[in-house]
Amino acid sequence: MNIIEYADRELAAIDLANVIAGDLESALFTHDRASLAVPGGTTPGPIFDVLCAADLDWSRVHVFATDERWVPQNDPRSNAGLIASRLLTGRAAAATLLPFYAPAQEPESVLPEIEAQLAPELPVSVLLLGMGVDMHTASLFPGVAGLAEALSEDAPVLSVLRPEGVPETRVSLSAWVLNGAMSKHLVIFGADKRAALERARKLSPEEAPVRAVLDEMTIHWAE
Ligand SMILES: O=C1O[C@H](COP(=O)(O)O)[C@@H](O)[C@H](O)[C@H]1O
Repeated sequence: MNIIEYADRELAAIDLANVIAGDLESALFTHDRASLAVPGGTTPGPIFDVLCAADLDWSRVHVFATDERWVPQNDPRSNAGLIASRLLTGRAAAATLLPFYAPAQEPESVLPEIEAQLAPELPVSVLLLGMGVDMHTASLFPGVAGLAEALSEDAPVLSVLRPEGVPETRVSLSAWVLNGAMSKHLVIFGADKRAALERARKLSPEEAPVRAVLDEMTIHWAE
């Protein structure tokens, strides 16, 4: 596990956006198109603000969330909504967004269709993950029902999880999909997340799901 420490969050966002742009450029050099999976939540917005201006052939980039809250894209909690407004703008407006949400009460009925759209995008060319202080990554939450399957090699591409105390059903790329990415980055800001990551390294993936995806991961951290 390679940890890069930045002087502050602004520098981290600039640097990390440049690293991701470089990884995408390399992927596009050898392939017709590249896939980029990015987190939602509060952390990635400033990274998206820089990345969207990268001078890339964005028309060959397909973007999707690492995980989604089961809400329509115009809901403020939608990860796809965040990606559409903060990343697919400027030069990156030419990229294609593959949303996980479809209008259905619960995801199970439409999941096969969404997975079929994702299949040609795998392995993920460039992965950016976030992490919560509870050591969840994507929507793989500690102790959630269905976690063991989502962590297993036999899991479907997308796992459905219903964490307690979280307002909506989650859909998440399963651990093997995250792990199989060609280039893997995890961004964490704050001393509490850094301590949580150190704790996670000594725990099992069931206790600390982020532990399941740390192989060949570059961690980007700022206070
Ligand atoms: O629920 C989620 O949380 C994590 C971490 O979010 P943050 O607000 O602490 O940055 C995020 O990586 C994930 O994609 C999101 O759905």
